[in-house]
Amino acid sequence: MSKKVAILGAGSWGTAFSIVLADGGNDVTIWGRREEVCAAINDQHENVDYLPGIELPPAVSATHDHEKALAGADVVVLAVPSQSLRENLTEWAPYVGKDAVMVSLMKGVELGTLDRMSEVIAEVTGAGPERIAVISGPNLAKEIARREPAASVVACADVDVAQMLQRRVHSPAFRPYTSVDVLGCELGGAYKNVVALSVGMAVGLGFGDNTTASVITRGLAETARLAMKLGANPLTLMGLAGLGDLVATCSSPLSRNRTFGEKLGKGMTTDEVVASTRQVAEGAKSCSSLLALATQSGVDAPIAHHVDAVVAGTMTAKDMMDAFIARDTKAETD
Ligand SMILES: NC(=O)C1=CN([C@@H]2O[C@H](COP(=O)(O)OP(=O)(O)OC[C@H]3O[C@@H](n4cnc5c(N)ncnc54)[C@H](OP(=O)(O)O)[C@@H]3O)[C@@H](O)[C@H]2O)C=CC1
Ligand SMILES: O=C(CO)COP(=O)(O)O
Repeated sequence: MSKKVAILGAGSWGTAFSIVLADGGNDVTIWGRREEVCAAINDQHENVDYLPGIELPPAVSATHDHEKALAGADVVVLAVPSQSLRENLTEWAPYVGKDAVMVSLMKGVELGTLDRMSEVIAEVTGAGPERIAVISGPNLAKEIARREPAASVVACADVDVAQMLQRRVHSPAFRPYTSVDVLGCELGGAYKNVVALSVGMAVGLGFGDNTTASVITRGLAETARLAMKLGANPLTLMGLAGLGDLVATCSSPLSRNRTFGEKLGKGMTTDEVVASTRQVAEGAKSCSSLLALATQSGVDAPIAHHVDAVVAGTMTAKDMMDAFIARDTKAETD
């Protein structure tokens, strides 16, 4: 059986995940959109821009040619910013093997269509749910790249496919659990970025652990409300792709979303924060699509609503925190 995996996307997570896959015995080819990044991976075994100082295993190579990356791959891992997936995948789709399984590592919801990444993959490629999977959990790229122990969820509607992927990514430092709840995993992953933005804002404003714990907990309630309305298993939200990822992202200074929020809390504008980094903070876009999804589903989403307003520049972070406390009171479990 082929053990060739293509990873489309040479950023922090695509590159860190190549280590997991190589440690799991796969032969990995990364596609990167800049030739110099691919050359450094091939010549120096390092992604200098995104994971400096991390040596990539010999089983990892890179190319700027997507056709070459995809040739012979029975597993295709997608790791580009969510809002760019549709355009990129439209170009890549003709070269994806007809039986290849596509795995989303992305944590966002498409603006406009409000599609989750698995839905974009299905629409663009015509693949059925048995060929589309998601891997999501508390997996900050730098820690995974340093092979610090972590767990994650491999979700696919077809449990046999989830188990096949589980075997392919299980490595000494990475423990995958299977799930059939693709929707729950994707919403947990996208929503925690929005919550991390608001936690970052609280940190930037100088507030302490009571504030951040309150926002994290209410963020989980908001995530669960929407995800369950759309059909997720509530236990998914209590698991690694829900609570686990929420805690990791909201607690860690390594999180781009939390850092983005912290800068907003300190008074920078969204444009200034975007200009200050090359890396993607998915929540800054997905707050708008998740809010629209919640509104469309009749679900109350105050955190997405307020984060969206701060990111859009129509509200300050301080006004957002005041508004959280001033909202009409209610029962905790409503
Ligand atoms: N980093 C992490 O810890 C984790 C990230 N994720 C998710 O993985 C996904 C990818 O994130 P991550 O790797 O961290 O992002 P990074 O910001 O680290 O890297 C983004 C990568 O995508 C490329 N890119 C940017 N814009 C486009 C575009 N329009 N078309 C094609 N490629 C593009 C960049 O190329 P270039 O260098 O040329 O700009 C770069 O290779 C996100 O959805 C994120 O939420 C999930 C779990 C963990
Ligand atoms: O998804 C992540 C950890 O699981 C990474 O979070 P950030 O995108 O905020 O860095």
